[in-house]
Amino acid sequence: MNNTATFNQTNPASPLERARTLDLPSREATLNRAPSVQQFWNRNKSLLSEAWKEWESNHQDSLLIPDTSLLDKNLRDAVEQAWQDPSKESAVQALWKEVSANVFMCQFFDPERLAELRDYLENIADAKIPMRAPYGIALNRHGAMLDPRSEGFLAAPNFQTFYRELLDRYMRPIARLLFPEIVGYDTQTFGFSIQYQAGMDTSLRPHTDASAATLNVNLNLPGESYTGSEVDFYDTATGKTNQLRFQPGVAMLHRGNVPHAAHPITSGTRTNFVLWLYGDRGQTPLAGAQTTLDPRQRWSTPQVAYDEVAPF
Ligand SMILES: O=C(O)CCC(=O)C(=O)O
Ligand SMILES: [Fe+2]
Repeated sequence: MNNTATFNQTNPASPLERARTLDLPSREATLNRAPSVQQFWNRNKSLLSEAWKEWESNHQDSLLIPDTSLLDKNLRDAVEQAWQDPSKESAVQALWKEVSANVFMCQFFDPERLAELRDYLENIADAKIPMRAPYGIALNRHGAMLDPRSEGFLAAPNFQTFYRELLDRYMRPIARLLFPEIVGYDTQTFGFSIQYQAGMDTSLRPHTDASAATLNVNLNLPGESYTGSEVDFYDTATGKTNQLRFQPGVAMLHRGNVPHAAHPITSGTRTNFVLWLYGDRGQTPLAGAQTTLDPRQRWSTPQVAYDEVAPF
């Protein structure tokens, strides 16, 4: 039997193959925020989503499905208990220590599980699917956009489920507990990852975030040391600067309006997830606003549509 016709037939390239051969906008065009850059990501949005789906399904036997078992057990247990019975939310609050005005610190990821999450992020980079680097303050070349509202975001479906859970089940109720004034300005989400490395992206000048609250979580492995890269938080009431260091898996949750800056990293790397909450169309709380909320309202998920406003 002659099967030549079948053999000669060329298979159309799959979304993953097509995504990998896209001609990316240059770094210069990206830094200049050229309109062609935004057009590139918008034009390829569904292709990239399909590529991430294909990649995830190709690797389903070896790839981590990230979930909240990666989190510190004390935090997870307290949060799960608060969802069951919001009157027990003080156990969550007790885990967060105020380290500067409107800045709270807590063990967030289980340091023993971080290697799995970092491996997963390595696999993401190795997927060779184009992603747009965060260009908020400076282009962070090893960073990724995490929220679906962002061009060139990390659209792997299992990652997206995890990301949503971190924001809805963890960040929002905790931020409402620590900062009651953000209620009403916490329905919309944003997120990105950053990596500092000497000779690459090294520091961040003083700034505030366009968020109501920011959850900044470190992903360094135990023993993966770095020097420099302290984060300063300014206490505007006292004029004092608090210089803080991230330990593996530790989170700092702060109001977006707290000025902060990252010192230059002098050796090693520091990797973090940065997650934001803010209101519809980018609104943030007015100064002095106060809200009293029933614990049951705090431990709930807003039933609103996500808008498409991307801070950067
Ligand atoms: O260096 C850090 O961890 C802070 C990052 C930050 O403030 C930002 O990306 O807006
Ligand atoms: Fe920031």
